[in-house]
Amino acid sequence: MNNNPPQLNIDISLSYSQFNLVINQAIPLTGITGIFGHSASGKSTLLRAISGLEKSVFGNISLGKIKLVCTEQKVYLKPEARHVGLVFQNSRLFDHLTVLGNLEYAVKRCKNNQLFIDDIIELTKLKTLLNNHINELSGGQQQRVALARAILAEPNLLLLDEPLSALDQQSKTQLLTMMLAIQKQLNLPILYVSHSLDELQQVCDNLLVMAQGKVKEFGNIHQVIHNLNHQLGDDLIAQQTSLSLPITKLCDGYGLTTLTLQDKQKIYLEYDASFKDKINNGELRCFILASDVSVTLTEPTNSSIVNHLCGTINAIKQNNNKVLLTVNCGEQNFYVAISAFSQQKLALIVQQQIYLQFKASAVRTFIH
Ligand SMILES: Nc1ncnc2c1ncn2[C@@H]1O[C@H](COP(=O)(O)OP(=O)(O)OP(=O)(O)O)[C@@H](O)[C@H]1O
Repeated sequence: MNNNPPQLNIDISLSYSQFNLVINQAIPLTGITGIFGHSASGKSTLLRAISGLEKSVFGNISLGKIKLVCTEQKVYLKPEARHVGLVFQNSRLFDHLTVLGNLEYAVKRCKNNQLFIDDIIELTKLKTLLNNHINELSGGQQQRVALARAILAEPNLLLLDEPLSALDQQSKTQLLTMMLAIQKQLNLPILYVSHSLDELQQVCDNLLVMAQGKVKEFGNIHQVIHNLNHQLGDDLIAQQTSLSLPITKLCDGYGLTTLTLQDKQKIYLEYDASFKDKINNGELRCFILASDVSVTLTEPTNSSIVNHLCGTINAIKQNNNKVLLTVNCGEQNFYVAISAFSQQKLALIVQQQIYLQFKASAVRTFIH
């Protein structure tokens, strides 16, 4: 029996006068997949191709067993036949209808009707707004209506194109939390385009990175971010260690939270009350900038710096006067940016055992 999740299989090309999109990628239809890349790398074009808004696509797109596009067999499903939901930055809602009217419209057009409108209203926290007209809503509230409307159409895949970019921080956090809840409760796969690595790290399982119309990286989000650490001359991300770690202690008597690595070493960070909402399967996501970590040859027991981890240097990569160390602590790689001067002074070499140190405040979580 095949237990692999169904996939979105994309093997397409598309040409504009000054831009070519060439994608050959299978994406598992589970969890949330982030789509990330510089401006004009083709992220929105890819979503439009999947949703059926790009007519000039050549090749194949299949969603599980359903062929959405197959040029050879002259298959090109209309957007409404694809069972793919799409929410944009400025989703168009019906201004002449109330919130409830907009939602009921989506229900009426849906043939399955397995979802209960009340459940979706609850999930998207729209109960108190049902009788409001669209022009009486804030941007964040409108995006929640757009999300609810898209879900009520009972799609097999939900595409989100920068849905948070016009919102303030509080609305962003609320929508991200909602996105996670929707994905889990409805078991609905989501592709989520964003410019913000912060947002993507908070919710995505996998990450697809695009550059000039092609897929540059795809895989587990932490792994992809670590791969990007090595891509010199590309300012897409700040070099960092990206982590999902189990919480051993939420808050000790000193206001610190303890996370544990696979090899049982501990990481301490400053406790924040919002962690309770951010724990996912008992794990907290965090990142440590490579520039916030330093190296010592002996264990720094007399330091005020709370985090010191023992590890082995896996790789040393020099770029002019800067050096990026990859340091293995059990199963986990950590990334450390030091000067070439310090590397020479400490005579660091691959396979050497060293200690990493970083403050609790250097362990950052996402949007607060
Ligand atoms: N209808 C079109 N006709 C011609 N060129 C287009 C059309 N739509 C998009 N493009 C070009 O395709 C390229 C990719 O655009 P796209 O909107 O997919 O990028 P993006 O990665 O989503 O960018 P951003 O992050 O800025 O939204 C750009 O160079 C854009 O100018």
